[in-house]
This record gives sequence, structure tokens and C-alpha cells, in this order.
Amino acid sequence: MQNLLVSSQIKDVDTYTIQHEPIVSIELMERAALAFVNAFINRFGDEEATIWVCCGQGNNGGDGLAIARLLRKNGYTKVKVFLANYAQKTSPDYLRNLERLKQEKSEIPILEDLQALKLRQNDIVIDAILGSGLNKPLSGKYEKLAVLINTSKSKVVAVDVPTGFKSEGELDAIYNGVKADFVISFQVPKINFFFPESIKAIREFEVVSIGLDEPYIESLPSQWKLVTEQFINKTIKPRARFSHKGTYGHALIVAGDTETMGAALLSVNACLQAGVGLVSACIPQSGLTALNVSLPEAMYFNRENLSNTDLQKYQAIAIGSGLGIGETQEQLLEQLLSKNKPLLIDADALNILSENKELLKEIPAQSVLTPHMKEFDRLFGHHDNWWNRVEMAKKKAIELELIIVLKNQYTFICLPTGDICVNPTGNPAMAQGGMGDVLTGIITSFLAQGYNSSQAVILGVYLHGKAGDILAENREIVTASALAKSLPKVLKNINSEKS
Ligand SMILES: NC(=O)C1=CN([C@@H]2O[C@H](COP(=O)(O)OP(=O)(O)OC[C@H]3O[C@@H](n4cnc5c(N)ncnc54)[C@H](OP(=O)(O)O)[C@@H]3O)[C@@H](O)[C@H]2O)[C@@H](O)CC1
Ligand SMILES: Nc1ncnc2c1ncn2[C@@H]1O[C@H](COP(=O)(O)OP(=O)(O)O)[C@@H](O)[C@H]1O
Repeated sequence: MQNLLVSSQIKDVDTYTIQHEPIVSIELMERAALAFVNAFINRFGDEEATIWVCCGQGNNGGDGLAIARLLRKNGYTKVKVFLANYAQKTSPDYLRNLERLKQEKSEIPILEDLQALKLRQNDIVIDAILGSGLNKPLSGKYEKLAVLINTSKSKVVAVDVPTGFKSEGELDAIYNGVKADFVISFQVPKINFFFPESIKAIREFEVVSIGLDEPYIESLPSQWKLVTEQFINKTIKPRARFSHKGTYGHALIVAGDTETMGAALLSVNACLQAGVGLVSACIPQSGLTALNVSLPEAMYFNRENLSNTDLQKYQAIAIGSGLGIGETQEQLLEQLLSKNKPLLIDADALNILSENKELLKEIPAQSVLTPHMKEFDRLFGHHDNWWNRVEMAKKKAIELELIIVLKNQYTFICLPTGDICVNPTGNPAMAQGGMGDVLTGIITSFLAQGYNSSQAVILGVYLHGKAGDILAENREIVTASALAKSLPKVLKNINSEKS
């Protein structure tokens, strides 16, 4: 896991690195500019393009000046600098870079008049006006400049963060900052990059290291964590010698209704593909033939027997995928809750909880809820923005001692400890019905295999997205069935890389 930091903490890391490396601040700025330029060249290799580097007067502007100089040095002959000198204050490193640019007679035109900023279709704007130092909404000349950049047809590449974009905290409904096609951000992704509202400001982003002190970053208190591949590799266990089906647990999945039997089958199949030892499908009798034909490995569990069966033999129990809503389903949920065993609660079972909120406190500790945005709001109230929604998920996870998996492009996993783990895998090719049912099956599988709740959820969400990413490399759409089918190979690749 990697700590995600708020802007004030990033400043703190900056200061720490300068003192302890040691390195002078202007050299750190040079390092940031160089990291930006390398990533930029990698992506936008056209040395003939006209590049307008728009610079404010803080350190973001200082980066811009150094970037302009380094691009010129790398063969980009049509670099121009535009100074947005609208502020009273200037940063010392900005001034040093400005002096250097002037002294070196670098042949880079330095413009200050807005009229001179004639942006054309194939030009590139490097946005170094305001970075993570943003401390109030954009207005006046800054806003006018943002409008000019946004209405041009030029490609926009932002340094660290787009001008006017808040790195953390609630994002306003209306965004008036620079809209970047690409952001090259320093050292850590900013928390707000992961919220859907960021689409108004950022099309794509990349994070480049600038050599800030990593152990110090990890030592800082932050409840925001990014799930990393290293964490997954460390956590996942390969299949052991002499192991047998009993080693990998028995899962019970309570799911399906006449019209949504497919959801149950998807979930049960994913549970098998993710490696469970045994799985029993507690589905309506009308689904029995479909189950036997499509998933002969699975067993059937008659719903009539749920109330009088000892469920101790199941290492994991999930309820909800395609379950439907009604008195029978409500009774099933209540019967399971009364067993006082952690559950994974998804889809319609969440909707039943929304209609019967008194049941929330009956959910056993360490249970997992996997709502998408609408299911979450039905449960815990309407939210105008994602920042508040995630804050509420964190609060409820602590209060109810649950793991709340708030699903989206970047899924937020809120743990009872208060930690919010952001999952980086997954992509829009996966935006199709049934994908959540597959996720439920995968997490249930890992729970049955003996991972603790947090591990099972983090592994499940990450690998679900990873499988989707691998498939999306050569297809536009990834179906839920295709994703489930690919899981054994994804798991094999991870375990082979480890050994
Ligand atoms: N460790 C790292 O990651 C490194 C980061 N580096 C770089 O530093 C950047 C951060 O630099 P920074 O702190 O100087 O802030 P920056 O964004 O340039 O502007 C601050 C000034 O803008 C002003 N201001 C704010 N909001 C405003 C508004 N809405 N409208 C108008 N004015 C507004 C505010 O003025 P004030 O209101 O306080 O008078 C303040 O003085 C970071 O993004 C990265 O590019 C690298 O160089 C090296 C290592
Ligand atoms: N654009 C996307 N990028 C990444 N993951 C996505 C995207 N769209 C959907 N998903 C994933 O697909 C799943 C959808 O869940 P859900 O809405 O419950 O699906 P369903 O109820 O149809 O099974 C979630 O895990 C979500 O993270």
C-alpha cells in the first residue's frame, strides 16, 4: 500500500527531502522538471510542435520555466513561454529560473500579453500556472486565461495538477479551471484524481517520481492508501503441495431470482474460478437445471433448509446477487443475519437493508458491503459529491465495524480502522451488467480460502480490475463471463512472477 497525501503533507515531504537528502530546493525543482520532460517526450515526441508553456509565479510556474528550458535543450525548437504574472508574490525558485532563462539567451520567446497567446489546433499548452498551491477558487485574469486555453483546440498537458483543480476536498459542481488532456503529476497521485468529478479537469494522468523521501512519505499519518501490485503479490498465496478441496474452503452463495438467475450463476462461477474448494448455490429451485448444466462443479442448496441448517461448515457466505426484493428474500437475509456469522452483502440484499435500516445494526462485525453509488446512497442518504460519499462510507465502516466497498472506476475500500484503500485497477470496458456479481463471487472465494476480510476484499477488488485491464488490452468490451474465465490465468501469472 502506498500512502496518499494531502497538499500540506506533500509540502512537508518536500521540506524534509530538502533537509535530509540534502538537496537545495532549486535542484529539486530541476529534478521535477526533468521528470516531467522525460514523461512528456515519451508521450508527445513531435519536436516540431509549437509548445506554449504558461507559467504562474509560484513553484508550479518555476517548474514551467525549467521545463521550457529543458524542452529546448531536447530539440523542441518551437517553445514559447507565457508569463501569467497576475500575483503580488513570486516564489524565489520561480525568479531564479526566470533569470536563468533570460541569461542563457535560450532563444525562447517570453510573452506577457494575452493577445500574443495565439493557440492553434496542433499546438501544445503546458499548464504551469497554478499547481498544488491553489488556495481559493479561480477568478479574474486566471479564470480568463483558463477559458482561453480551454476554448483553444490545442492539447493541454498540466504540470502536477491542472490550474484551478483542488488536489483534495470536495470538488465544486462547476469547474472553472484548466481542462487538461494529460497531467504529469509529481511523486504521488493527488487524492481527487480518483473521484469521478475529476473527469471535468483531467482526461488522463501519469505519476512520475521526483525522488522525494519515500520512507518519510510512508511514515506520515494518512488514512488514504493506494493498493499496489507489491501488496497484492505479497498477500496472495499460491496453491500448496498436498492441498485438497478442503484446504480452499466452502462458500455459500445466496442469490438469483426467476428473471435474474444469471447473476447467481455469474457469482458462483467467479467464486470457482477464483479458487474456492467447494461452492454451494442457494438459488430458487427454478434455477437448478441451469446450474447443473452450466456449472456442474457447484452444489445446490435448497432455500427451504436455510433456517434449520448449521452454517458453520461454510467459511464464507454471500447474499444478494440477483436476489430480487420481497418478503421471501427479506426472510432469507434475516435468517442469515441471525446466525451471527460475517456475510458479504451485495445488490438486492443491500436494497432490502435500505428499506429496513434497523437491520443495519444486526450485521455481524467484519461483514462486507459492496454497494455501487446508488445502492450506497439508498443505504446512507443522498450525497452531492464523491468526497462526502467516501467520508460517509469511512464513518459507517468505523461505526458498524464493516468493510464498505464503494464501487466505481476507482473503487474505495473503507475499512473499520478508518483506512480508505483506493483501488487503481479496472477500466470502462468493464462497464456492463454482471460485473458486480463476478466481484461478489471473487471476494467470497478469497474469504472462503482463509484470507481475512480486509485481505479478501483488497485482493478481490484489485484482481477483478486487473483481469479487466488485461482483457481490455485487445478488446473494447469485457463481459462479466469473460472476466471470470480469465481469472485462473491472472492468478497463475501473479504466482509465477513471485517464484
Ligand atoms: N514536492 C513537490 O511535489 C514539488 C512540487 N513542485 C511544484 O510546486 C508546486 C506548488 O507550488 P506552490 O506551493 O508555490 O504553489 P503554486 O501552485 O505554484 O501557486 C501558489 C501561489 O498561487 C496563489 N494562488 C493560489 N490559488 C490561487 C487562485 N485561485 N488565484 C490566484 N492565485 C492563487 C497563492 O498566492 P496567495 O493567494 O497565497 O497570495 C500562492 O502564492 C507543485 O504543484 C509543483 O508544480 C516542484 O517544484 C518541486 C517539488
Ligand atoms: N468504468 C469502469 N471502470 C472500472 N470498473 C468498472 C467500471 N464500470 C464498472 N466497473 C466495475 O464493475 C462492477 C459493477 O458493479 P455493479 O454495478 O454492482 O454491477 P452488476 O450489478 O451489474 O453486477 C464494479 O466492481 C465496478 O467497479
